[in-house]
Amino acid sequence: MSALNPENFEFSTDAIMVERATSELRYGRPVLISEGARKLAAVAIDCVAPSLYDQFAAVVGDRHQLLLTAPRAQRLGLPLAQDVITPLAGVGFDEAARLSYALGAEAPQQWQPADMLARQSAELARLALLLPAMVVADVSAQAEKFGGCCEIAASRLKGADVARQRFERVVRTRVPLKDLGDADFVVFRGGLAQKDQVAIIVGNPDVTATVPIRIHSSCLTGDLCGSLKCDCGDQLRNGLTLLRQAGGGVLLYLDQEGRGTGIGAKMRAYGYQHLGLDTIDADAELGLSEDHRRYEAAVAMLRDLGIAKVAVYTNNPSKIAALRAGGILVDARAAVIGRVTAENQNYLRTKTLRAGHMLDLDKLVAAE
Ligand SMILES: Nc1nc2c(ncn2[C@@H]2O[C@H](COP(=O)(O)OP(=O)(O)OP(=O)(O)O)[C@@H](O)[C@H]2O)c(=O)[nH]1
Ligand SMILES: [Zn+2]
Repeated sequence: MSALNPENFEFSTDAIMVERATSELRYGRPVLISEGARKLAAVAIDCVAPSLYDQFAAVVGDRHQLLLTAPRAQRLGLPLAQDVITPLAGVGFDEAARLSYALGAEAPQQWQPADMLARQSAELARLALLLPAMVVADVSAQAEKFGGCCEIAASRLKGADVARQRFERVVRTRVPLKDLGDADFVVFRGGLAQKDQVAIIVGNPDVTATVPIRIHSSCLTGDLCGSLKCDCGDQLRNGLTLLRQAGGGVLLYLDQEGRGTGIGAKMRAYGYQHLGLDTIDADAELGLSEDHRRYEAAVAMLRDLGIAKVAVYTNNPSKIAALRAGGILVDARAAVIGRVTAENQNYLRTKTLRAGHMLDLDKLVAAE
């Protein structure tokens, strides 16, 4: 944040511009990304209305193109492991959407590596929790036609780092929990395209010593509805119990549905998993990498609570690495497990084999 200016409000910092641009994309409106005199108009296929897609194509004289990320390009069988763009002249909305994320779509005939501005448009979509498939057009010579649109210089996208780390405590209130006794719910607000997030303090941990913690990513299907497709609900409840048994600790409940891709993308991915893809390939089909989660919120919440040293309940090494990168001392790690079911066994196996989770699945299966 810039220093406070007594004369004027300052509402055009890099971080604020990124917040605006992501918000516009989520409303399905075009955003201009610029570099020098060059301007690229971009709209996310995930939420643009078909009528606006048609209007966009007409305004740019059918010179619109589709940005597909490297994972999507690979799933389509293109021989390039990088983001690509393909022309959309004469391609209607449904066909463009199909090319963007449908299973079994045919690879485009013409494509080329995407340039920096087009790649940045996908980054904006990811920040906005949208599928990173973007309809883009170079509008440097006709920017006046996009006069009312939000414009952001590509160099200002670095403001995302600041926006992601801005968290403020809203309130701390006691909630009695079944079998666990009283817990304090501490609500934090901030981040980029995120809901309020909560630190749940079980018991009375000594924050000056090593504090037992669990970092839990939200899973509406598992945490709330008892879905059998994952182990999240069990891990949430077992995690709270472990914290209680450890004499008190903190569970950070993070707004990271679908490994940070949002519930929409996760449900699309579930659809592909029903057709036989594993969790990582299903996400790649949607143009997504295997894990989009970030942990600035976790670090900010711990700092606010005065916690510098932790023992973490997790099987996921990237959570430990993220805490350490954020300056939190990780003293110890312990497993937190859920039930293995017929429905979640493949998911757990994929997490172990392809995402490096520290699970001894065969032992867990044998124990069931
Ligand atoms: N994209 C996607 N996300 C999923 C799927 N199944 C579960 N998730 C998400 O995966 C995340 C799991 O979160 P956690 O249980 O905190 O994390 P973890 O990576 O399993 O690590 P630990 O539980 O700490 O060992 C949540 O964000 C879920 O919403 C899936 O099939 N696809
Ligand atoms: Zn889950």
